[in-house]
Amino acid sequence: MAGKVPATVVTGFLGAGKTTLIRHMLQNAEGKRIALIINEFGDLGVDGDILKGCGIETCTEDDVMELSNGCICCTVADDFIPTMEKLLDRDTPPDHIVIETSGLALPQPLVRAFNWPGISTRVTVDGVVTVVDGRAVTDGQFAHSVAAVDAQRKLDENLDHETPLSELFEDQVACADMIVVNKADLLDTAEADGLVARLKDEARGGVQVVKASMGALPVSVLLGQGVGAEADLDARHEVHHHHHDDDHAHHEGDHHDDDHHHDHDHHHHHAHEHGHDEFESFIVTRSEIADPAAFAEQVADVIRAHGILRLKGFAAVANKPMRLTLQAVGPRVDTYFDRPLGSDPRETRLVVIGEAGLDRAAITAALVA
Ligand SMILES: Nc1nc2c(ncn2[C@@H]2O[C@H](COP(=O)(O)OP(=O)(O)OP(=O)(O)O)[C@@H](O)[C@H]2O)c(=O)[nH]1
Repeated sequence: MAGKVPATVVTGFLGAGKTTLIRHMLQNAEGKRIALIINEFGDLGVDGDILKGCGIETCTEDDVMELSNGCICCTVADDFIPTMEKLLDRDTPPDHIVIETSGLALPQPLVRAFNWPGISTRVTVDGVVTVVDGRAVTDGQFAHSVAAVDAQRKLDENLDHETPLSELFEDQVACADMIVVNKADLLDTAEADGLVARLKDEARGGVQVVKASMGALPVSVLLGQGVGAEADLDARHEVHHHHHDDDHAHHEGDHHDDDHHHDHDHHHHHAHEHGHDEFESFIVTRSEIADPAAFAEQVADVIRAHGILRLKGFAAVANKPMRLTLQAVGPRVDTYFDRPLGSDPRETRLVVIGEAGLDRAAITAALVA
């Protein structure tokens, strides 16, 4: 994957909190240059305006690109690929690309588009993040305003209007590498934990499910999953069959011309900012390790036992002059030797990131063992 620009796909129903999450991410980008592509479908460019007008210094208008309209699979060649190429051809290409999908466009066709010649050697899908309205899903509704979602669906004649929302939801869950149970502030602990457990069960193995309020997640948790989802589409099955056939491939999208509005409250972004109190990180230092493979297994066990989201750092390996880099996303642990240790101390330093309440003592003990 070296050399490819990573792209994160953010999906989720209308009102789940995608825009809120992305806004928070741009405001807390930790120095990463993030470009944003928005595929607003049947929407009037509201999200784009919100994000362009966000006043975030690191995010200029140029960093926000909108796909004209219509469904990704219809417009891939005319719109999505050229937009991506424009971003990649810049003198200083972005460190990371984030794509906000319209709530009803399934993520699978977008992920598939990354296999197109022209971009497949230059970008990769770092991960698919599915944002879920925790309150609505707990209430069995999938979206806070089912009427608004239905109205959005009707704006697009290409969409089949019959598929129950529950199936679209299943598709979004099936494609996810990370599921964000958003609006945790509207859930009590038992509800939140219950939904997390249920989604872990429904999702593919190894998918991370995290709680958030106002989409406040550290960039270090959201980005850098390193999945390469475009190579792994078969695992992300579409439960139902998507709306249209090939002769719609160049649909004009003229149904967007008139003044369709839907009633979700884009303009009511709350003024208060949430911090990252729900997440924590700490560093574990230990002596050199004996064997990279065995240590990777040890780390994977600790991650599983304690629900750690990310773990990364460097290790010194007995009798090796090179430094070992270790990166784990959930229990997937990657290691490689990156450079000579030189005069660095022969020790191992690991950063552990997870939801608040990690048992630091037990984790530390297990990692230094
Ligand atoms: N209480 C609460 N409200 C939230 C949270 N996250 C988002 N909201 C509100 O929910 C509404 C919808 O949020 P958006 O971020 O616009 O949702 P979206 O998924 O981008 O929706 P579309 O762009 O319309 O598809 C806004 O009014 C947000 O302020 C949350 O964690 N808790």
